[in-house]
Amino acid sequence: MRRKLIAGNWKMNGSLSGNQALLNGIKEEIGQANCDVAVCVPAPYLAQCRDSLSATLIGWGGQDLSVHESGAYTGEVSASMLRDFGAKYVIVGHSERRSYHGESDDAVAAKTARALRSGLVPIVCVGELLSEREAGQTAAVVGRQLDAVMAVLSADDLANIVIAYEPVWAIGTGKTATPDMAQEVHALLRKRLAAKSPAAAEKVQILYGGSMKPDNAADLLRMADIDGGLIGGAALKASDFLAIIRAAS
Ligand SMILES: O=C[C@H](O)COP(=O)(O)O
Repeated sequence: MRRKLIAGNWKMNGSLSGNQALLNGIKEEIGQANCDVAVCVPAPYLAQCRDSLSATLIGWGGQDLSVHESGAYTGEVSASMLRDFGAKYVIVGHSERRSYHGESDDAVAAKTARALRSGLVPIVCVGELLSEREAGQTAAVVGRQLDAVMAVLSADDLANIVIAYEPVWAIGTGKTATPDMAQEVHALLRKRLAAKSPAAAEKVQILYGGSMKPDNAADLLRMADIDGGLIGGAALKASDFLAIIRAAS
């Protein structure tokens, strides 16, 4: 049975003092969570997470990485820099990166491979736009996004990624995919993984992201192929994030 993972994506939110209050609130109340927990934070706050979370079971990670290892790439953050600060995870191909920064499927695939080479666990995001869902293209879109990643990974590497299904129309909108809608896509993604590697399909955690909140988390997390959540807004409030962790535990 796959262990669940609850990962917070703080996006471009936070301050040293606000983060500390949030991290303290999570640490004080988390108790014995029976699931994996992580926060993916803006790069300037990685040191704060390392200092605050090292003695806990809570992991931390970045929200993007450069496809390059080092060099004249102003503004970029490399995988090894994330590792320097103890990051375990990195989000790759979030829809906000795909839409605002023009990240292609191939770029997402290359970043995924780069993350794995550096010992990071990439949380690879896939998901359809509302117009694509309404046109009946959900399976084709997420299939295409996942295929691009699978094309550059060995079966062994594939087993070491995390996937996040995030329907773009559900992100930050308060509109959540119903558990059945999400399960349908998760099952489809797992079937696609299985075509390349049954072992990877069995192992890979497939998270749901898109307005997951304390009041809908339990229903989503009890579906067979939903192995956790990538949480945006609700990860910014300790009590909400903890409630989702409890639902996963
Ligand atoms: O990465 C997280 C997702 O974009 C979900 O964000 P949200 O929980 O605010 O809808």
